[in-house]
Amino acid sequence: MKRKLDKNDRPSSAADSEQKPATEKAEAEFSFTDLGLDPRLLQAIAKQKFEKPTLVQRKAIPLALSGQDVLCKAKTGSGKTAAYVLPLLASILKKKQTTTTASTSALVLVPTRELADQVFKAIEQFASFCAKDIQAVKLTDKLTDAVQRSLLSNSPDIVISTPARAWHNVNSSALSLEHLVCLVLDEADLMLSYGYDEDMKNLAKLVPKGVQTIMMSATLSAEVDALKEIFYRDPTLLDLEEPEADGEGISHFVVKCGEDEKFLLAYVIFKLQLIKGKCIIFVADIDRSYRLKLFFEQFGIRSCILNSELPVNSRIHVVEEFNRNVYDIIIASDEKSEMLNVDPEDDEAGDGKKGEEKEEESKHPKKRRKLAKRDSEYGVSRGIDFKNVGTVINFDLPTTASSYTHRIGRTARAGKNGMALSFVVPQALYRKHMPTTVDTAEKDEKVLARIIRQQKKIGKEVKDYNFNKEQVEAFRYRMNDALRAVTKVAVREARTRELRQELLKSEKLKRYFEENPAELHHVRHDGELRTARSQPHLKHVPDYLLPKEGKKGLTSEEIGFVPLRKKDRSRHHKKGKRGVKVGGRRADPLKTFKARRKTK
Ligand SMILES: Nc1ncnc2c1ncn2[C@@H]1O[C@H](COP(=O)(O)OP(=O)(O)OP(=O)(O)O)[C@@H](O)[C@H]1O
Repeated sequence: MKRKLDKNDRPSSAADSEQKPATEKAEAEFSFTDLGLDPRLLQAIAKQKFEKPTLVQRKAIPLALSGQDVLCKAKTGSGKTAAYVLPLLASILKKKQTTTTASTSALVLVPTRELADQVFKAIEQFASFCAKDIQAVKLTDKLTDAVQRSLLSNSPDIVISTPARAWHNVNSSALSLEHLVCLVLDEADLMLSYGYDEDMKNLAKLVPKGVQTIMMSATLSAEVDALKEIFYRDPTLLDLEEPEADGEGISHFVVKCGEDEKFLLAYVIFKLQLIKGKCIIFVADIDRSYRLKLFFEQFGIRSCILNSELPVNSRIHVVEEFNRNVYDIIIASDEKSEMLNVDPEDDEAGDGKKGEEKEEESKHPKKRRKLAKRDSEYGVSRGIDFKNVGTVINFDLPTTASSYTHRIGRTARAGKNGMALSFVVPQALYRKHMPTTVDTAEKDEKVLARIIRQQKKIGKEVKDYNFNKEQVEAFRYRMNDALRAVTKVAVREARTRELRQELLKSEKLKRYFEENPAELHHVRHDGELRTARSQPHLKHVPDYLLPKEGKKGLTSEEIGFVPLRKKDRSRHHKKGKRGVKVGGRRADPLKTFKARRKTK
């Protein structure tokens, strides 16, 4: 029977006994030890410096350990990976106490290669104190069939794969599901829209009856229901919404601006370091990402590109290096996710937007076909664990509210704070500056209305960000100089050059990934593309453009400070002051920016 649980509910029957500790212990005291996990797993958890389980871990781990089917909806960055990996490892370790026969007990299906890589690494880390007892294999790298077959020939305990790869290997008898005990569908709501319908149906036919099924998702959608049907499952629903105090988690801001003003603001924000810390900038498409990179290059601002056209090794390496703090700015285009996303929220609102969006999609069959040429297993706004991202900038607003959720979910992960800043083009300004226009902006206002509704439902306010336009204007002529240099030809050349360079790097990466990881640090992805006319003078900001306080004033704490410390509610509540900073001046850094105009 299906049961629904939320933060306060308790499950009945079987899970009851498992849940007791969670409900009896005060949240602050609850530790990983209370989950009754194997000591070797507890050691690995301690090594990762996880102090206590997150809400989703507290709720899902006991249910999974009790063998129940679980469908878990919890927000982005809330620790869903560990919530299924830990019980998975615990049950394999338990099994190993009584049997030495090798068999594949768990299949973890993920929609993208990046995610497969990430989950594999998470498993490696959690299993670091019991590595001999746990064999995990990921199938998504571009390995030959022979290599995949040999990897699978030892019947690894856990196989991580995209559905397509998994089916390919099951179909060729390289992978056997006969002894499967647990099936995990991570980012479950994406599986079908990524075009894995047939693979899923095929796999479902061969998954033995009674296999425990765990589904993880940040959003619930009709696709998740479809998956339940495909696998004949009626799991216990854990619908977890963790309340956030004002100023905690993500602070949402929008700037309403003209199309060219986006470039102006981006220049001012990054050149004057109004935003400190790491940042992901989302743009509408691949060309746009090169345009912005070349534009930044004009001012000496370094950035990396992430898109579906780049080879997978480069993509994974960019994320790894970003997480090692080698780069501060990633310009990402998430065109696939954009095309495939539909808004369950909008549908709930009954405003018919879903149909409208579908119609829009069908109007652009060419776009879909174009997409097919790129990596069909790419996705950057979904599930990727970018660490310590202070700000997500929607340079181009996504086309759905659910895309917005996933994009901004790259910040404020693991209980930290972050900021989402979105540029929104009002209808009256759409197509008013043709060189910088982008089709998706036509609907910006509509999408913003949906985002506001969506955030309101979870008690979040989307605030306006009012730049002092007059003062920002002082930078316009420099912006125009830079924009003029970034011609269509320069963008096209940059795209081709980057692809060529990354393919070469990717080969290098492939060779070194396993043998010599230290060598990889010399491979960088934020080099200058130099396809646009160079204007060295733009790299400096003349003093007369700076605010009265000078550069020191711009980079001091009250400007551009995005707090990345973890939430500490008890402290906020007791003293209040620190909490005020989060929602007040500190979290609202750009407002303090005042540029002095040229006086002569
Ligand atoms: N108990 C914990 N304490 C501290 N950090 C944690 C804990 N659990 C997970 N994390 C960290 O939180 C980050 C986000 O975790 P994870 O990627 O599992 O989130 P998610 O819910 O799967 O996100 P998404 O919906 O975007 O896929 C990771 O860097 C992870 O190491």
